[in-house]
Amino acid sequence: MKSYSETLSTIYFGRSSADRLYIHEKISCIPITKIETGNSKRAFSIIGYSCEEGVKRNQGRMGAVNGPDAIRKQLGKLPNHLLEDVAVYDVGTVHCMNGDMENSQKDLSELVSQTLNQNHFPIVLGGGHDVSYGTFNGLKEHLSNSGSIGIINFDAHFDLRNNQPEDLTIVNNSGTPFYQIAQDCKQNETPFKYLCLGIRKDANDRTLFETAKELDVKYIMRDTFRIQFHNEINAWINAFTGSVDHIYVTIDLDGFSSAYAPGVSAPSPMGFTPDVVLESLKTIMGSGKLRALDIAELNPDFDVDNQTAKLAASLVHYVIHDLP
Ligand SMILES: N=CN[C@@H](CCC(=O)O)C(=O)O
Ligand SMILES: [Mn+2]
Ligand SMILES: [Mn+2]
Repeated sequence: MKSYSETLSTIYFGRSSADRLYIHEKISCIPITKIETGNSKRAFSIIGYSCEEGVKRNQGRMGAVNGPDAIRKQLGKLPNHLLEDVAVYDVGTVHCMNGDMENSQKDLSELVSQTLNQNHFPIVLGGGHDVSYGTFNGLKEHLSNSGSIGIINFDAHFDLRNNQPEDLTIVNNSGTPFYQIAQDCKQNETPFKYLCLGIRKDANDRTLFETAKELDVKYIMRDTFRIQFHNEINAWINAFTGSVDHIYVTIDLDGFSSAYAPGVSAPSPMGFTPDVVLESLKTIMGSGKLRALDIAELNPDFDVDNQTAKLAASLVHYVIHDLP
């Protein structure tokens, strides 16, 4: 792996206790290859994807490269309610070197797959949304054709920009990962199963809606993705999770209203709220099929009082505590 660093345990800090009351006292920073198979009932592995090249190529605002560490700093301070039979590791960060985003995605997929092979649940912290091409391929590699994978994306955007090689003006970037996955699925003759939650009409052009239709993408528009409609939303989610064998969840922080998530490249004043995301996550986790999670697009340069990093940290906290 060309661009990997171990995580320094000092990135996790906070109040100290004698009884692991805080997450920074619970997390072990150790490369995945050095972790011995323990007797934990469940293990989570945090992975950093420190890359803003996809955002740059997509004409966005720089800063996502510092996303993983900003989330780690907020996560360490949170209370730990986990029992001893749940382990939490941080297995390091993949860095994008010399703009080689494709190599970073490859390195990430390797790390995600190694993590899953150790029976750990990977939680990847981005980085631009190009992180998804790495996380998905890591899961795919690990599963090696044993069952279908459904992608659930919490996002204002489809990220289905067409990167066809004949159009050299569009290259792989933070807006193309799911189109790339769809093309791979087509080539491998596997189904492309993609559900987007929180899509904004004012953030996706007509061609993106057309691509979504062609690829049979399921989506719930932002107007409907509200807690008041939780019964309908849960029914959609259950129908989707029931149609696949494994689920990969990706959360793009720019889908949240900028009132909650100002620290992103492309903020959403009319975005969704955390309550509907938590409710949806609960339903997804209840399916028993969730295999991997990533959180994309944190840009600490535009954050206000670390609100967006804290939101991302709380999402990680929720999943590690509530995954059944
Ligand atoms: N990952 C982000 N993708 C969005 C960015 C939108 C924007 O820059 O306004 C997209 O390409 O659609
Ligand atoms: Mn987005
Ligand atoms: Mn996105």
